[in-house]
Amino acid sequence: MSPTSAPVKIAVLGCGTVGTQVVRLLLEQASDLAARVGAPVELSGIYVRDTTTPRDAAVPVDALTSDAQALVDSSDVVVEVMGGIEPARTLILRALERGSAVVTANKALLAQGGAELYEAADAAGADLYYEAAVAGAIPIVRPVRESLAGDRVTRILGVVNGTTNYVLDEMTTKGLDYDAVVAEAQRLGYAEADPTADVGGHDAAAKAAILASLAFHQRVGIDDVYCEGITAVTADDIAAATETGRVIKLLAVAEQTDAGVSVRVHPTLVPRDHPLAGVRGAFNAVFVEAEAAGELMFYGQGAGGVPTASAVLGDIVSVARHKAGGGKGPRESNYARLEVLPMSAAMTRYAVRMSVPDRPGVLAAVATIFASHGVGIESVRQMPGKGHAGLILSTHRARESALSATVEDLRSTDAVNEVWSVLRIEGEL
Ligand SMILES: NC(=O)C1=CN([C@@H]2O[C@H](COP(=O)(O)OP(=O)(O)OC[C@H]3O[C@@H](n4cnc5c(N)ncnc54)[C@H](OP(=O)(O)O)[C@@H]3O)[C@@H](O)[C@H]2O)C=CC1
Ligand SMILES: N[C@@H](CC=O)C(=O)O
Ligand code: NA
Repeated sequence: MSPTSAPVKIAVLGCGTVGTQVVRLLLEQASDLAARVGAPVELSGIYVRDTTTPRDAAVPVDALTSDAQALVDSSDVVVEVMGGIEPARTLILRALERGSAVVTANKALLAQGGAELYEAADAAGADLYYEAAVAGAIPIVRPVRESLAGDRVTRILGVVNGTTNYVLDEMTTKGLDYDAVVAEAQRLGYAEADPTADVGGHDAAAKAAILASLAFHQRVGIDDVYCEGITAVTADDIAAATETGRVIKLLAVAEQTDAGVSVRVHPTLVPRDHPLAGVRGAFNAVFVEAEAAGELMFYGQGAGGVPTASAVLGDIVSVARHKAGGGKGPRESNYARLEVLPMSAAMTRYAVRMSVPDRPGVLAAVATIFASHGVGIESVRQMPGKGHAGLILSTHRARESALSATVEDLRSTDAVNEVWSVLRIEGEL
């Protein structure tokens, strides 16, 4: 580093679970970061709602401010770790318009209003980095955005929400109660400020939209993503999954086919011997299939303040290097014009769990309904009950619209008492 290099001034907006760790690492590693960047890296201030709230000892109280605009206007790099849409959006736009680099962990904002931010970044020639926004510490944004930019990504399949993976894992392995596990995920700093974003699937949907945009080179927003969370998953669903040699994961699936792109998030049955089934606790994993590269898998800590801060710091170093030595990160690539397909066009496999009367002919009647919609049955598992039988029918690949029509008929025939659940299956041949 040249002794005359001007410092790169870093503003941190937000000092919660992630922001606290970003500030700590920025200060603790200042000399290493300066050597890597080629200029001193200086914390110019930390914007919070309430400057009087007691903070972690690593946070310098005199750096706290409630004047966001002055802080943004006096910084070279703005790190947004507040979350929410406003005032994050306005502050990021303000920073980009004045040519500052922005690092954000805010997937909700990127998936909802990303286009406006990418355009502002391009117009100003400013960097906009967001590695922490998808799968926490796991390098996945940069690999898809840069390393795979010369390939054709066809499919991404991932566990991208740490909270729900933690909740499903604790319920499966320890039989713990749903509400208690969600509260523990909040305490551990995995959950969003409003955990309904996690359990409702919206956080994973935002990440799926970001990944699909990068992978398929076109804008995919949160409204393009079919989203089902884990709130309807019951202990019986988990027990039935175990019974059939599977586990339930909240999966994000983004696929490109000849017909267009399909992006969805839903609870999914995964065979116990599939690598995604072994993703435990708040860990995440993302499979990427690309034409030339083949299958790639990225695995690591997907949530929590310290791991997420690692991704933020990596982005800070990248953009600060450009500030110190020149250069610029990649601009948005959105030239493709593929149709975003509705969920009804998605093709996958299903497990339909139902109660049927314990009498002859019922199985044939149920099979006829599946056949009438062209949905092939791959296996049937029967669990005897009192006066009824529990059935789990696993299907071959079928179109979502055909499966929905099948379930509608199952619900109206007297050959079925009740359809308990319908779960999609991924990762089985
Ligand atoms: N937690 C995690 O594991 C991960 C989080 N993220 C993302 O990182 C971001 C931050 O998450 P996290 O640290 O968990 O959130 P927290 O709720 O723990 O922290 C938010 C911080 O931002 C400040 N803040 C929030 N709203 C405002 C506002 N309107 N005006 C001023 N300050 C505000 C808060 O101030 P005050 O302290 O005064 O209340 C607080 O310091 C989010 O976008 C989240 O999605 C990404 C990956 C993982
Ligand atoms: N709430 C999120 C945090 C990281 O993105 C999660 O649980 O994955
Ligand atoms: Na990441």
